[in-house]
Amino acid sequence: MDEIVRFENVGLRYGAGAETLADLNFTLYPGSFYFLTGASGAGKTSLLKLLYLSQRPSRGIIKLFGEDAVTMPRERLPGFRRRIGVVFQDFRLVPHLSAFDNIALPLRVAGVREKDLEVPVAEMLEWVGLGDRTSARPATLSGGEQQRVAIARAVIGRPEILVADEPTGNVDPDMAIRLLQLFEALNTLGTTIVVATHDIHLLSKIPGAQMMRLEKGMLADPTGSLRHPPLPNDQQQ
Ligand SMILES: Nc1ncnc2c1ncn2[C@@H]1O[C@H](COP(=O)(O)OP(=O)(O)OP(=O)(O)O)[C@@H](O)[C@H]1O
Repeated sequence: MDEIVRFENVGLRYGAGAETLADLNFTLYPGSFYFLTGASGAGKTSLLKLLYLSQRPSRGIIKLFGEDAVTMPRERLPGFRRRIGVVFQDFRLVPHLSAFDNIALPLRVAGVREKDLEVPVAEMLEWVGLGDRTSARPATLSGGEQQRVAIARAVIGRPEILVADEPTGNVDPDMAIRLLQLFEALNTLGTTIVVATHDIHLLSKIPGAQMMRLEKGMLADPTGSLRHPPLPNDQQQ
């Protein structure tokens, strides 16, 4: 497959107001790493929702894995969503499940046997620095710890696309880099990564990444094409 996502003239309008997203035209390629940047309110979360199929556009065409995601029958959506890992801005952990069970969820849904999930889940807990919080429920974890559980849950099933909305917003700079390294490792295994972030400093940490910048609901590059991020020196201001 030479493309994994294609948006053609996509617009999104909530209710009767002006369009929140307008004239989006872009293609994402398998195995690439993308940052989505833009000021608060520019429409990053809205664009990600279109990508992980929790929101339908008001106009345009969205192709995902080579198929038309807009006209797809509803009963096929869950199968498609399973191919996409999502780190939500508000985490959305299951409150009555432990950190371990939250992370194990995608594997259990995929039918992985109990004896086969212990090791990968424990390894993932270690990787995100929560090896000693295995049994903790979300309410007893800090915001940053919950964020790390949410990331571990999104990546453990090795999704074909990983969509992450401000995934480092609640962690310190060292942990932010560590989490980006986790995304990079997943990317090396072939997952297409889309990370929405305000944090311009993160962009230089993944030299091969490409950048999409939203301005008031439109991709800032007039051609709508993806651009490489500026060189690290340009980001110092
Ligand atoms: N469900 C909704 N109903 C109506 N308006 C919405 C809805 N969701 C988002 N909006 C509006 O759409 C615009 C873009 O919001 P969005 O959350 O996509 O921006 P963002 O770039 O992700 O912002 P932030 O960085 O603050 O998360 C905002 O003006 C917001 O108020």
